[in-house]
Amino acid sequence: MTPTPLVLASGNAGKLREFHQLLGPLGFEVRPQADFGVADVEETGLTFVENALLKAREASRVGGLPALADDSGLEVDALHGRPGIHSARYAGEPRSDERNNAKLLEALSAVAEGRRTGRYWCVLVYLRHAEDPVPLIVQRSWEGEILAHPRGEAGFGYDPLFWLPDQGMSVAELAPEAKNRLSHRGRALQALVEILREAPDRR
Ligand SMILES: O=c1nc[nH]c2c1ncn2[C@H]1C[C@H](O)[C@@H](COP(=O)(O)OP(=O)(O)OP(=O)(O)O)O1
Ligand SMILES: [Mg+2]
Repeated sequence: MTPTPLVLASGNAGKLREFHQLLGPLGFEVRPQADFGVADVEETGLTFVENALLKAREASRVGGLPALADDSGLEVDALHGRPGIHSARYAGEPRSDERNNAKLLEALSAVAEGRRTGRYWCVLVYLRHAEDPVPLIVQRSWEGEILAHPRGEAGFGYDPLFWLPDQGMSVAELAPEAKNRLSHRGRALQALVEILREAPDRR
């Protein structure tokens, strides 16, 4: 099978690393949007789906290739679903994982263990071209609890605060292969690749 060329519509180094680990061995020739000079789009949507569509469409338009975008975030029950679609800009500018994590800990400071439940969401959008009227959309979530103190060094974003009861560790303590197997993004991508494999005309 000839490799499917693909623009990855993301500027997030952590996401790009995970996409390369997952897609490389599957016969996709993946290139970050920065290779094509694609700038970050304004994420004006009210849903992960809308934002992922905006990103994929712009990357495909500028790159002239099929594009894959990811809009993702953390939904915390005690915070009525926040930070949600605003996860990357939770603590405002300048954007940083550290500042976002600090704000999350502060927001949950009065919330007891056991009530700190939440989930990561990942929505993937694959477009064959910028005007593709039939986007391929897959969404997956990953349940966990928000720790009171960071643990671990791996991963990115909120991973040091995201506790996995079943694993007995935070996401930042998981090996990369384990995160890719279990995560919202890893499972969404596995499902998307399966759809593309079964329906080559969707590529
Ligand atoms: O596996 C994850 N482990 C930790 N944190 C994560 C994960 N997945 C999403 N997240 C957080 C990071 C960021 O705060 C937000 C995504 O925001 P989101 O707009 O989709 O990505 P982004 O702005 O960093 O890069 P881009 O839009 O170019 O893809 O959710
Ligand atoms: Mg973003």
